[in-house]
Amino acid sequence: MSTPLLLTAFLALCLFIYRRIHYHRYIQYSHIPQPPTSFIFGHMKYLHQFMSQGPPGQHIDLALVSIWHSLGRPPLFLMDLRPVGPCLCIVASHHLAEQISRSSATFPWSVPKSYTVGELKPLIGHESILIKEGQEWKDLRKRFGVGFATGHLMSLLPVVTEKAWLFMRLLERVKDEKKVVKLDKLTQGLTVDVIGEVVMEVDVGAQEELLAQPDISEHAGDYRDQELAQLGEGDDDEKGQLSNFTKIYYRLITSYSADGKPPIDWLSLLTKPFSGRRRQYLSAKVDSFLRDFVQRKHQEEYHSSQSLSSPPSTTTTTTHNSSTNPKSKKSRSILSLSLSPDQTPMSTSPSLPPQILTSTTDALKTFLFAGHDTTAILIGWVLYYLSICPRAHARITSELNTIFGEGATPANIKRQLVDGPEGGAEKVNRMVYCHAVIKEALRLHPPAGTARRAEGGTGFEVTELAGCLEKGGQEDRSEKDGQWNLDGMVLYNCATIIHRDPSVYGATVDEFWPERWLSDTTESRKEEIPAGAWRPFERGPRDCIGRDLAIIETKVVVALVHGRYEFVKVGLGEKIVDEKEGREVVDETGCCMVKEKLYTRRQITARAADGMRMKVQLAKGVVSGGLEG
Ligand code: HEM
Repeated sequence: MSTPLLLTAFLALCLFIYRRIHYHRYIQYSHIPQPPTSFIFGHMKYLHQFMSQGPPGQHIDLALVSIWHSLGRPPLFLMDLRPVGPCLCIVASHHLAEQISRSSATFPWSVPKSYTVGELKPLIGHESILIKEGQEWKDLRKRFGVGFATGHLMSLLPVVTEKAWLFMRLLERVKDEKKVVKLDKLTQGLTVDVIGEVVMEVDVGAQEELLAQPDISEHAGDYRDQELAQLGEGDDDEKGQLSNFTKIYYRLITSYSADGKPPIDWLSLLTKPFSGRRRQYLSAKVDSFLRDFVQRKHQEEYHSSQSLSSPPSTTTTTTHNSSTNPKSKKSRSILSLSLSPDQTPMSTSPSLPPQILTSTTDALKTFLFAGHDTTAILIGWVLYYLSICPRAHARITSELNTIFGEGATPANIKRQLVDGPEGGAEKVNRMVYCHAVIKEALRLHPPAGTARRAEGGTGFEVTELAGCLEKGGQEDRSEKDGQWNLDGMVLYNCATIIHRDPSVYGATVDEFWPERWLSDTTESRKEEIPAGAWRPFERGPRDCIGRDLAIIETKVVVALVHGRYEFVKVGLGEKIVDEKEGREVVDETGCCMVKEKLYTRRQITARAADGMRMKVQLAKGVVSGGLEG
C-alpha cells in the first residue's frame, strides 16, 4: 500500500477514534449535570482534585459531597471515569434514589445491581443473595427472610447478650491495661461472634481469640502479619478449625486493602478486578469450610428429624445443641430455618442438592461479610458520638435508668435482657432515644450503599419532582427539576450526599442531632424528614435483610456498656480540653468541640479512618470492681 494511502487510512482512523471519544465524553450523557469534562481524562482529574483536597485517604463519598456542592447541588451528576472505571451517575436526590430502589413495571424488584458488585464474589460467592436477580433472588430472600424476622431475632436476645458480655470482658481488659485500642477491632470480634451464633449457631470464638492474645492494643499485629502456611494446619478439633476459619476469613477481608493497593468499596469504583492467587486461596478455604459445615448441619438435622429412636448425632459440629440431645431442642439458627422443609422442600433428602448446597454456603458467606463489618462500624460511631456529646449522653443515661432501673449494674442489665424473650424485647423496644442515636450515626456515616444498572436500551427514566424547595422555601429548585434517561450507566445512590441534603435536614444537616428522629414534636429542631431521605440500609425490595439484627445488637451493647465505661477518643476526633478550666469545650449544639474531625475511609465499607482509636476507662462515679458485681 502506498504511503499517501496509509497516511489517509491513519488519519481516517484517528478521526474515527476522536469522534468516538468526543461522542462518549461530550454527547452521550450531556443531558446529565456534570463538572467540566476533559477529553482524555473525563472527570478523573476533577475527582482527584477533590480527593486530594480532603484529609488523607478520605472516602470517595466525602469528595462527592464537595463536588455536589460545587455543582450547585443538582439532583444527580455524572462522574465519567472511563476507561479506568465506569461512567457513574451519582444520585443525590432522595426522590430519584427512591425511583431506583422501588419496584416498577420494568423492574419488579427494583433496578438490578451493577456489575461492579461482582468484585465481591471471592467474599460472598457467585450465588449470593446480594448479587442474584429475578426469581432466583426472590427465592433466596424468602428462604432466609424468616430467620431475619424481628420476632425471631428478638427471641435470640440471650445469645446476642452473651456475646456482648464477652465484648464487656474485652473492654474491661482495655480499661485495666490503659492502652489505646482500635475499637473497630473489638467491635468486629463481637459482630463476627454474633453472626456465627445467629446464623449458624456456632461459637466462632473471634472475641475469645482476642482475649487470648497477649496484646490487643493498637500496636498489636493482626492476622495479616501471620504466614499463610501457619493457618489451617494441624487443627483437627472443631474449636481449632473455627479459630483458623476466623483468621482466614479476616485475611480474606483485609486482602481488599492489602499491599498499599487502593481499597474498594461496595461501589468498587476505581479498582480493577484483583484476582491474585492469595485471595483465591483464601476464598477457596472459606468456601470449603462453610460447605462442609452446611453439609454436616444438614445431616445432623436430617437424622434427628428422621427417627426419634435413632441414637444421638455423632457429628463433630459444636453447636448450641450438640452438647445436649439434638432432639430435645430444635435449632433456631437462620441456617436451620432456611433448610427446613417449609423453606427448602428439597432438603428432605439425606444429602443436599448441589445447587442448594452452593446457594446456602454463599448465603452464609454473605451474611458474615454484610453483617459483621457494617454493624461493627455502627457500634463504633454510636459509642463515639455518645462520648463527645454530653447532651446525648445524658439523655441515654436517663432512658436506661428508666428502663433498667437507676444504678443498675451491667450484670443486672444483662439479666434483664436475657430474662425471657418477652422481657428483654420489651426493654429493647423502649430504647427510643438510643434508636434515634443509631439513626443519626447512620445518617452521618452510612457504612454501605448500593450501585445499580439498567441495561442500555431499557429506557429507564427518573423524574425529579417539581417544586422542591429549600428549607423555609427560600430557594426555588424547580429549574433543576427534570427527567433523565439513565439506562446503561452505573447508578450510585449516594446515601452520604442524600443524608447531608440541607433542603431536607435544614440548618442542622452537619450536626449530630438525634432529636430530629423523635416523634416528640416539642423538639425545637425537628424536621419533616421524608422516609426516602434516610437510607443507610437502602430501601425497596432489595433493602438490607439484617437491619433489625444490627439495631438490636447495637442497643444491647449500649445498654450494657453505657453506665460502666467512658470512651475517650484519641487522635482524630479527640475532644478539645480547656487547659485553664480543665474541662472539655462544648459548643452550642451540646457536643464537644474536637481537635480534628474524624472522617471515613474505604475498606470495602466506609469505616472510621483510624479504626476508632480509643482509650476506655471507668465512667465517673463507677466504683471499680468486677463485671459480675
Ligand atoms: C449497620 C449495619 C448494616 C448496614 C448499614 C447495612 C447496609 C446494607 C445496604 C446498604 C444494603 C444494600 C446493598 C446493595 O444494594 O448492594 C444491604 C443489603 C444486605 N444486607 Fe445489610 N447492612 C447492615 C447489616 C446487615 C446484617 C447484620 C446482615 C446479616 C446478617 C446484612 C445482610 C445483608 C444482605 C444479605 C443484603 C442483601 C439483601 C438483598 O439483596 O436482598 N446486613 N445492607
